[in-house]
Amino acid sequence: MAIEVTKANGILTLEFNRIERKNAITSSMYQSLADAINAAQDDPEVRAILLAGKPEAFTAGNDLEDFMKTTRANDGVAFGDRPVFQFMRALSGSAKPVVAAVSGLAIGIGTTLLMHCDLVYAADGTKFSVPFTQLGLCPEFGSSLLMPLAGGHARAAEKLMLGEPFTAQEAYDMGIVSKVLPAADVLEHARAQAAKLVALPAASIRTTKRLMTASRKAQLEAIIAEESKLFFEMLQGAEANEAFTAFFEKRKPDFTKFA
Ligand SMILES: C/C=C/C(=O)SCCNC(=O)CCNC(=O)[C@H](O)C(C)(C)COP(=O)(O)OP(=O)(O)OC[C@H]1O[C@@H](n2cnc3c(N)ncnc32)[C@H](O)[C@@H]1OP(=O)(O)O
Repeated sequence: MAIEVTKANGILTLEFNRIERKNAITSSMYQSLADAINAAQDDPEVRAILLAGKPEAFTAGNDLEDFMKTTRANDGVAFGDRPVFQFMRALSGSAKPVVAAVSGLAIGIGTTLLMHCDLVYAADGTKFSVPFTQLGLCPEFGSSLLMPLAGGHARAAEKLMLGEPFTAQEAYDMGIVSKVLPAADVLEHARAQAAKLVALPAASIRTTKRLMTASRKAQLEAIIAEESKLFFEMLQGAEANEAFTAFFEKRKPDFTKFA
């Protein structure tokens, strides 16, 4: 399975398992993640959720082939109902705490989803990137709000406007990551931190999380909706088509032909 789901000792572990594509996320993977996170909310056996990838890649972000298929699909599914948005709603709305263990690559939504987790542990060599403008797209999953809030406009602009990659240390400095660790220790540490959450009073954890996120909830929902609308419009644009085609043709995109 491209998303491995395991439940043990109060922790629901969701693991990306598509390493031949650097754990790029397809619609069916988003759906599996959304379903598992939603089901966990009513499952008394789950007291913490752990998101993890493989040492080589947490995830390379949305599968670009899947993006092209979605763009061309004339299936009548509203963008807000697509699996990627079901996943966004499930993760950002999770009342239960979410821990992430990040190694290798955290690209696109692989970085933006971290801003909806509670504890984020990253391997020191992890490459982070939100290359939306390089794909002819715009920020998603509330990152146009959350990244400037975390790191200030100027640092967020380097990431979101230039799409420049950044290190685990920079992600830590911006407050996107809780702690940077040697790669060999990340998963074990994340699991140990999740076990601490499991042992604490669940109602206290849930209430604390709700209080920490309540003041920005409405604003975040509004920005995710606006980003999503624009993102899907831009997915159908010529610039995105050029970026995706260039990626699969293993060449640099040429955006100079577009005004
Ligand atoms: C709503 C969500 C939005 C978003 O998440 S937007 C962000 C979308 N993601 C990307 O734009 C990243 C695209 N991928 C890359 O830039 C590179 O890859 C990496 C930097 C992640 C890794 O580079 P390297 O280590 O050189 O590996 P490789 O040879 O490029 O990748 C191995 C195989 O994995 C496929 N792959 C990697 N990422 C994706 C992806 N995102 N969608 C679909 N396929 C992907 C490649 O094509 C290739 O495949 P083959 O071995 O057949 O040549």
